[in-house]
Amino acid sequence: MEIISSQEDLSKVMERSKTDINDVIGTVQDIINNVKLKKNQALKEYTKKFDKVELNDFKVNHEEIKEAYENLDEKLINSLKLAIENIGQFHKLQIPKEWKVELKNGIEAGQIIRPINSVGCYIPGGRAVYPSTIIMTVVPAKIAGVERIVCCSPPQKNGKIADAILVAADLAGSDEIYKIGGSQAIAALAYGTETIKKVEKIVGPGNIFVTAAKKLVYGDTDIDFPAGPSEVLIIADRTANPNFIAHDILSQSEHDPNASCVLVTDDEDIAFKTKKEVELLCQKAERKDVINQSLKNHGKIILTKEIKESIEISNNYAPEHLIIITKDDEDVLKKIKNAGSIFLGNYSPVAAGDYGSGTNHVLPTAGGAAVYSGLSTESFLKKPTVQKITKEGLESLKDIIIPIAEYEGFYAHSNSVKSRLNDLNSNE
Ligand SMILES: NC(=O)c1ccc[n+]([C@@H]2O[C@H](COP(=O)([O-])OP(=O)(O)OC[C@H]3O[C@@H](n4cnc5c(N)ncnc54)[C@H](O)[C@@H]3O)[C@@H](O)[C@H]2O)c1
Ligand SMILES: N[C@H](CO)Cc1c[nH]c[nH+]1
Ligand SMILES: [Zn+2]
Repeated sequence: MEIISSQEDLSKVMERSKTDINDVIGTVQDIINNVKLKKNQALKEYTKKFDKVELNDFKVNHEEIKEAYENLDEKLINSLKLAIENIGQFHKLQIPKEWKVELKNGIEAGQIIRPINSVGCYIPGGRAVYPSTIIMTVVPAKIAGVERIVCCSPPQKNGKIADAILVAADLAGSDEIYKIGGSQAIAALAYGTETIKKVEKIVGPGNIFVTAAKKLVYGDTDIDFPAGPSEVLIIADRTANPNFIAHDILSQSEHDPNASCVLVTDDEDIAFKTKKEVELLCQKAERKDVINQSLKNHGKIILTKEIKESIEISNNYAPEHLIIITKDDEDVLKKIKNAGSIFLGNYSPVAAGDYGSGTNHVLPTAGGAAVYSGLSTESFLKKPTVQKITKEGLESLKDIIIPIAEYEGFYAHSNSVKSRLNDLNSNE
């Protein structure tokens, strides 16, 4: 990892993988157009091309789910159950309240909560399998009360979806699972095919092809937000442990060659020690190729003059995951404006949020944290407003509604009030 001073041009660091999406947008649009046109036939062709398997039937059946349970280690099933429990506990607390108040005499207003009817959860499956992502998407959808929860994930070389994904989907309460990945899965969920009925909203993470596809179908269907290649930014001072930081850097870089990992520190010693630790860990890492590519392209250590500057850089970067390891992490937290999910202190690795402390791991990337929050129970809910007004209440509103409506030239609006107050002829 290169160490650069905060005085240098940081635009390349800020950019991370954004440009890569633009590189694939043409290819992805072609895939979407083809799926719209040729439906299942296009899915078959792309599955053969990208996942290297020939499938005639994309839907996972009960027999396959039963087999997955039989194949899976009891210990792993138990871990999935524990994760579902913690994630369920956290996400139940995110259910917004229904409420109503009397705003003025005779004017009662409030909000009610209703679930989205159908959602598609994209579960990545290219470079790794993600049973954890099934839990992160299906559990909040279920808690929100979504009626039809559809999951799509790329098939493995044997034409199946990994056992742990099927078991996690079943335990979490998914209704349908399809063996389709990449942009073609997003297109199928957005526009429907002979086999898959279209959904109202698509959520879940994926590589640049998946993220580009979600951006392109947005408008025809709703999406959560761009949740692309993983990122971590660490704000550290001299109290941080360079070995822990290095492990966190590797843990996000191992997802994807496009993953981005940035350490921002005001301590030169921490910068050099972390660089060394990363180099040592890389040598014996399992997913060496991916990690090396990711760190070469998007791995940086930025040396700042003071913590204030580290915070400013982090706020501009708006990372997916932010780790704060400083003498007073709560004080730094107060100054954080943009981050998907925040981890405080030496003992809060991103892996805790990735798998089962309770928070969601589907988070905005590429600067999206400046405007989006991560996936939550609210992502699957709508909040219609409701009002009930008495004749007296309406009387008290007439001096607001009538003049403004008539200024806008909307006399039917104005008359809808006047007629109720037996005032229709007053201006005529
Ligand atoms: N931000 C988040 O919340 C979050 C959470 C988990 C994972 N992730 C990210 O999800 C991603 C998972 O990526 P992955 O690749 O392992 O799985 P994936 O399922 O996202 O992508 C695999 C699919 O990509 C398509 N594809 C591959 N090469 C292609 C090409 N040349 N042209 C068109 N399509 C192509 C194929 O259809 C393949 O099935 C990683 O980037 C990881 O960092 C993000
Ligand atoms: N770190 C990923 C989000 O960027 C989530 C994940 C799933 N499995 C492991 N990690
Ligand atoms: Zn991760």
